[in-house]
Amino acid sequence: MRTALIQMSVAADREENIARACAFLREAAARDTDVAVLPEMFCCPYQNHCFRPYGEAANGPAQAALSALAAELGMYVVGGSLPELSEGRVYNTSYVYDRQGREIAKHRKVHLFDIDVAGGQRFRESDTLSPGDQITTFETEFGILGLCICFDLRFEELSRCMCLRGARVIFVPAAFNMTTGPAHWELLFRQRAVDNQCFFVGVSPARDESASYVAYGNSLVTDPWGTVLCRAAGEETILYSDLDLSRVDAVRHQLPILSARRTDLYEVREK
Ligand SMILES: NC(=O)CC(=O)C(=O)O
Repeated sequence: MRTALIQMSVAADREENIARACAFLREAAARDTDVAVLPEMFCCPYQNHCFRPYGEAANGPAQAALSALAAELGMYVVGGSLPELSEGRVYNTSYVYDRQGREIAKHRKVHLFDIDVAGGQRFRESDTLSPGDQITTFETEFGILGLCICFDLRFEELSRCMCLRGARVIFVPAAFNMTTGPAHWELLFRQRAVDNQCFFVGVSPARDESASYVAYGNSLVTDPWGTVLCRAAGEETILYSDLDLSRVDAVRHQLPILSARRTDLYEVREK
């Protein structure tokens, strides 16, 4: 499964961002990509005061553009995330389109990013955003795949639930920052991959030192052994990674963690 990680710059102009994402998607399709992944808030600066004005309702312009392009290019598109407007609320939402342009998954960020690190990053998504209440997986010809957004990655139960549903690859549009990124980004992706013995694909916006929220970049893929298969730096780029999904079965067979769980003693289960 060829995956393209589109680590794009996010500008102040929403239409420019959508056009930029589309140009990158075309570039990825020209390299025979099966699944192209955009970053968290790919068409909106990551700032609380931007989320509502940059937001769109169901079938809004960014969603329409991604769906049309997925159909035209015959490629799955994991549409990063964008501010979704629904019933007066704003959600941080990721849409997935199949090769026919059909919306096959929609994930609203479940864990809102509210942190206040002494001398470092402060952010309160809950000032403007509402949380989702669903765990998101979807079916493809590659099997079941999972989806969560950025801060969701920190909550191991969520990844485990997707894994127990059968997800072999978990996509994570994300925007860590210059406080938490160097400390936790790679660690978390490797840890989730080793724990669940599946692939994790993290895609960030490119770093913009002049932005009020500076994204870490470092988009990456970790495999079921915890190896980092590819990793960007801060710049705008596309990374390509061919995921050999048979590695999931091989690692689970050789190191039987999931099957050796003592579910008579403890359990992670969906509500
Ligand atoms: N931006 C996020 O949602 C999460 C993040 O930056 C972190 O967990 O660190």
